[in-house]
Amino acid sequence: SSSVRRRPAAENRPECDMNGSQLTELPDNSEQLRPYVVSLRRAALQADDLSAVGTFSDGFLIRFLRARDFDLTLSLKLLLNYLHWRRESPEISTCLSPSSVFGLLKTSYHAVLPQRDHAGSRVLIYRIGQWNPKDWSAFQVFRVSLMTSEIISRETETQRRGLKAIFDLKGWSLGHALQINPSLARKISSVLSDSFPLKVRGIHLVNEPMFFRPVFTMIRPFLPDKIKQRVHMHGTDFHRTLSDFFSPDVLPPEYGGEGLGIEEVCQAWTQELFQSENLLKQIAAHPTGDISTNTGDALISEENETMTLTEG
Ligand SMILES: Cc1c(C)c2c(c(C)c1O)CC[C@@](C)(CCC[C@H](C)CCC[C@H](C)CCCC(C)C)O2
Repeated sequence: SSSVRRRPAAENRPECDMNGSQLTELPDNSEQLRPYVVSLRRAALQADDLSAVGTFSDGFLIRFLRARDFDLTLSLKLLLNYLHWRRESPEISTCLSPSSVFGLLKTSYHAVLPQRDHAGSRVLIYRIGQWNPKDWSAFQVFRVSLMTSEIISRETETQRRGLKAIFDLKGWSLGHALQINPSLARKISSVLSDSFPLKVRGIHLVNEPMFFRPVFTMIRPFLPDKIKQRVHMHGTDFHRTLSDFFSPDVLPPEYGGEGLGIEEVCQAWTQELFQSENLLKQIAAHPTGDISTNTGDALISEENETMTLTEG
């Protein structure tokens, strides 16, 4: 009989025959996703008293559903944490203009690699040594990550397969360490665990010096076990161990791969950020609504071609 409950894990889902990993493969405009979007919107409007400031667009809600495999309770929690994090971190989230950190981007501090890894994850590189802590505050540096995260979290494939980040800590100094206070460490662990709609599939530290340990000790206790297990420390002999996680065609030669050089990929991503400048400004102003301008449309959805709007 239909009253037999065969899938207790699906408790927080509307009546449906599909599980989270099947649902995530469907395109955004799919009929089967409607009930989830509707339920999450209703719950979010009820739970968030400040939500009157705007509406929750479908695209916005779907990011949270995909990030939590369509579990409504967990998706709602993530959504509320995200709104809370943004409000608590105005120094980072109110200005999302790449121009405001151009000098930092110019030093080839950061790149999103042109290729996804074998599992379809986005691969990000941060070269901390390029950050001069005398010139740039930790908030400004954090802002770079938030801009990139907002952009890539609009990609359907990234919503499904998440991201992996490589932190090159060569050049880590006391000046850097002094910028990471407990409050900032909390903000870092929050976005990594349950305050941003992106699946963190791996954190790889390379060239980390001994005195990076105290900083990681501040961040670690707030991370859930699942994320802790995904943090890998490679040290200076990283070429060999990093290749256990990434195939050579993905990584730049500086990181043991055969892809484009690090300078080149950093410049390309900086360009990408600047092309998304208008989009980023609108995200900062209306984080819960998606904007359909022509700029950056290719980034927003990889399934635009398959979208058919039926009217009347
Ligand atoms: C959504 C999202 C955001 C927003 C994000 C990261 C990831 C993986 C995300 O998914 C990683 C970087 C971070 C946390 C910004 C970090 C900014 C600080 C100032 C960098 C300082 C250097 C860190 C002490 C290096 C180690 C950090 C790892 C243990 C994560 O921003």
